[in-house]
Amino acid sequence: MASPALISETEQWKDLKQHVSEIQTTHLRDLMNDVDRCQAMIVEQEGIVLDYSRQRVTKETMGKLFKLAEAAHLKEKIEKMYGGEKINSTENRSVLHVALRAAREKEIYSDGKNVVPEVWQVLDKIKDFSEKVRSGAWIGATGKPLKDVVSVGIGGSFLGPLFVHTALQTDPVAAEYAKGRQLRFLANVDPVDVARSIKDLDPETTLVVVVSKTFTTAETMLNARTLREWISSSLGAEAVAKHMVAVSTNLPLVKDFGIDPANAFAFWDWVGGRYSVCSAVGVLPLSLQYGFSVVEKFLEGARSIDNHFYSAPFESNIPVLVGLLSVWNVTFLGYPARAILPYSQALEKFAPHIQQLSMESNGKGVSIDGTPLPFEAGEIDFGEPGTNGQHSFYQLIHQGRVIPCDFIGAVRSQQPIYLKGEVVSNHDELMSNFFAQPDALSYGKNPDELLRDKVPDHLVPHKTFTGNRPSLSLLLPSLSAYDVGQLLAIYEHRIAVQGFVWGINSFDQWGVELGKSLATQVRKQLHASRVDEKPVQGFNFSTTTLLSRFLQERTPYDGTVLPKNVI
Ligand SMILES: O=P(O)(O)OC[C@H]1O[C@H](O)[C@H](O)[C@@H](O)[C@@H]1O
Repeated sequence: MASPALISETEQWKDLKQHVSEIQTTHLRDLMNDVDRCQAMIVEQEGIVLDYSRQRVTKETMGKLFKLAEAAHLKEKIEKMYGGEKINSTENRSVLHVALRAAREKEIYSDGKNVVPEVWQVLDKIKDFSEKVRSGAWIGATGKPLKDVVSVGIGGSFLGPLFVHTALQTDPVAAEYAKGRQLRFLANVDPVDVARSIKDLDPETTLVVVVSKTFTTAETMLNARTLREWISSSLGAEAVAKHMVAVSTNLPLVKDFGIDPANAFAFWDWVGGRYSVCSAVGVLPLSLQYGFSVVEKFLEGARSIDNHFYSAPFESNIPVLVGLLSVWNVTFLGYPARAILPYSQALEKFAPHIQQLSMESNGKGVSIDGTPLPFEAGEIDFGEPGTNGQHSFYQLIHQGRVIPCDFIGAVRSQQPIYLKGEVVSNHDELMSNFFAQPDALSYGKNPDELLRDKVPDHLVPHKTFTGNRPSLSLLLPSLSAYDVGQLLAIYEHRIAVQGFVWGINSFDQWGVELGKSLATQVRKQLHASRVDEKPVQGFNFSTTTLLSRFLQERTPYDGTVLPKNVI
């Protein structure tokens, strides 16, 4: 495929650039009057409705975006990903998270080898192990069943599983399976997070799952050693075998840590950390909490979107559509941020997961072959569930900066409530806002309307809403494990689409390395100063000043200290 080094050099890109000025003359208020246009911008897939009519696009814009996708060889890039080609070129790795949720009989190859049997081998092992733990067949060192799980991991080994756990905990089916059990996460190396994660837990009835792709991440390894100490100081060193298991691609290091390799759950270097929730990273802790059958539904949901993404024409392909719209918003209209606004408390941890997925994947400054990008790629993702966000940062979204919004809602609530005599049920109250906000953003309210409403002259500028603020709405049938899997896969693929079009590598993350290596120097200094009273040296003036100030507080390193409230 002979293509220019940068997508921005193509005719299709230049055409879209020119088209921006045409869009600048439109207002969503007018675009929304065109019913034909709106009809063309509502797409349905297995009960999921995507409405992108409130994006600042015309049918013509969409045509041009599809042409851009062609120029970027989007279809071929998707096929290469599914075909196991090493599209993560800076790490020489395939990108095969779709294989993690493939049907048992499917064949997906990496390095000439069908990886699906290995995937199912691990899934079967998780099913077997989680059933043993849940049924009490696997018991702790003192003979008690393990009813609580602490999953230790950070970044991709934390955020996805946390999102799914949070989404499932109020789903009636999943909640039934989770009765009497707790799943907690320990991510931050802050000792406060250790204290919180084990508060009121008893080592006798707790299973610790250490989750780390590399098994070298400083935070995770210190937290794992801390919980190993928490277990062995109370139950003896031999208890670790019954109370600690691991998920990693680095099985030799798991063994060195002292975890029986028989209790290690593998995954592979073709799974990126932030794309790993469907591997043992998420499937093990979630199966321990909810049972494998619930988690399997989540995998099936993701698989349904994998199939849709692979085969649907771009015009009705949800991940492609939302990905192209983000490219349009970020790079052509110049909106640097995106708000993720789920109208569901169950999706409370969705935005934090998307932050890593999107910003670590697409926060890049060079193209896949290393050429500096002459345009902005990636976006700043943030969000909160509605309606909480409405009482917080929506002011800025309505009258301040323009931030394209994703409104996500569900037709059915996980936990319906209706009070006799109330105007609407509680879910309908919530969803009234889901339907109202996108129109408020797109239509706005102009001075004429305000004057008709008898708003005093001096308040008119303050009460004016310019409107013309883009959003899209994603309405899911419900938030069962299956739907949650679909939602995850829509965003995973959307982010890949953006990266494919921008021509960057969405699957490496070199930008996290520099800070880590500087922390190594600081760690050495802190040790030298605390243990050998060595002065601070080798740092710039500012860092030396702060480090010296920090070291004034004497914290002797003599003897193990664990959080007070849990010993
Ligand atoms: O799973 P681990 O190897 O412990 O990595 C945990 C996380 O840390 C790294 O620094 C990366 O930024 C993340 O992509 C990764 O998910």
